[in-house]
Amino acid sequence: MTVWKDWRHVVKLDPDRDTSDELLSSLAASGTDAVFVGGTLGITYENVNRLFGRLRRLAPELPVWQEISDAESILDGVDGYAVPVVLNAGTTEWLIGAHAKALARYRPFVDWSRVLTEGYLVLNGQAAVAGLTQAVTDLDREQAGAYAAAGEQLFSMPSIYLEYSGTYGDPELVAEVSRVLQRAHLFYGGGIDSYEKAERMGRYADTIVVGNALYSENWREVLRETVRAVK
Ligand SMILES: CC(C)=CCC/C(C)=C/CC/C(C)=C/CC/C(C)=C/CC/C(C)=C/CC/C(C)=C/CC/C(C)=C/COP(=O)(O)OP(=O)(O)O
Ligand SMILES: O=P(O)(O)OC[C@@H](O)CO
Ligand SMILES: [Mg+2]
Repeated sequence: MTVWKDWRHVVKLDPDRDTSDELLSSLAASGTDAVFVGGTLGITYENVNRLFGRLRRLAPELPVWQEISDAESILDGVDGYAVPVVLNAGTTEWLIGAHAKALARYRPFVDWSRVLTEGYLVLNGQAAVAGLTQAVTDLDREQAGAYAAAGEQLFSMPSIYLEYSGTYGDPELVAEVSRVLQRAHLFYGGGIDSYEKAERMGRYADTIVVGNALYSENWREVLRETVRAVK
């Protein structure tokens, strides 16, 4: 199932944060292509399940994918699973360790047609995900391109995710990675809160991901303008 190839705009909701009913029901008609449910810290089966149930009730047509960050929180019934593999992690745990442990338990039950592997490049050293994974974040454009090529060509990953969570990234680095990739789908996430930022990153990335700005007061404008910029 490669529906994700057509996604231009994805919303990432954190089950560990308060999300209003109004935001969830606005997503349905917003033009966004899908919701990722996920975050780095404070993710539990209970909070994922609660958010997923509310999304099904308030935005029933919208695809909901779980971005797995903790094997204990894996939920049945979502439309798909995005599995991050942190290419620039400082420890093998987030490159293969956590994945092998999870597969020792879940392998017989996995429907692989609903799984998307994401080759993550964590690029904001201040983000929780950088701390957790001890990522080597100070990569220049060429180094980022080399990691992306390794993910695509050596590891045959179908997608690369440039993760600047919490800050707006370097458009030239995103452009360079986009040039390097031959077939892998490119996700960009980090600091998108306006038409201009969405439009710029959307020139190079196949899909832009909007997260934190949806928890701000002007989330209505953020949603409308970031969708408009890439659609
Ligand atoms: C029902 C059933 C049997 C389903 C099968 C499910 C399935 C596909 C199983 C496969 C098994 C498998 C391989 C599971 C993966 C297990 C796992 C825990 C892998 C590790 C993933 C990983 C590298 C996690 C590290 C953290 C990370 C990269 C999180 C991604 C999301 C992210 C970066 C969010 C941003 O977080 P945020 O909180 O917003 O960050 P800031 O606060 O800093 O902004
Ligand atoms: O929260 P922001 O900074 O929008 O980043 C989106 C997403 O890439 C986070 O995983
Ligand atoms: Mg977040």
